[in-house]
Amino acid sequence: MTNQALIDALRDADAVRFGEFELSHGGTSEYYVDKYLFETDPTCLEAIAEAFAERVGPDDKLAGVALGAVPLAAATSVAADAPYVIARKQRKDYGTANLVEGRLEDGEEVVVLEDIVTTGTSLVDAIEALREAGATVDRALVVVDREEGGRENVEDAGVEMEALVTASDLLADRD
Ligand SMILES: O=P(O)(O)OC[C@H]1O[C@H](OP(=O)(O)OP(=O)(O)O)[C@H](O)[C@@H]1O
Ligand SMILES: O=C(O)c1cc(=O)[nH]c(=O)[nH]1
Repeated sequence: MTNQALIDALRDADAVRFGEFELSHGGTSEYYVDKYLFETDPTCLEAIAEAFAERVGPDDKLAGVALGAVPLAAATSVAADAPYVIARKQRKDYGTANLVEGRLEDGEEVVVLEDIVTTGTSLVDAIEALREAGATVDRALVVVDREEGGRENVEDAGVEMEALVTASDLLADRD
């Protein structure tokens, strides 16, 4: 699927909303990409998984940032035949109390998958959690870069970020 086809799929899933929305790490926005609309849509899920799978190697381990990127990591895991872990936002205070769920070996190369990047805070927190759990993290793949400074924050954390779609792409030529 081309970049334009993915943009069309996100729009067809009604994932691009206009109005006034509060954002996760402060501030408001006149638009919002409802990730749960595209992550529960099989056409979008398949397109994203294929695009991510083309960008990972056979020996990469994947990580999905909870909650939104977990279905993306699961679908990409199947498409790429690569295992994945889940980076939680918070530990549970029972059971294993892990911040990173799944099998992770010390020093293992992990490619982090994220749905939306605004400030990059959620992605950077996940990168730190993965590193604390022993992973080596140099790369992140994201669906939408809202181009609000997130990329710079992720790069400051020493991680190269590749986005399938930017906000400029997504909002261009809108009806
Ligand atoms: O780049 P940032 O400023 O961190 O914002 C983007 C984050 O916000 C959204 O998650 P949300 O906080 O809504 O959490 P959820 O995945 O648990 O629903 C989105 O999925 C990113 O993880
Ligand atoms: O920054 C956010 O919280 C955010 C922006 C957006 O477009 N979509 C989303 O799910 N979260």
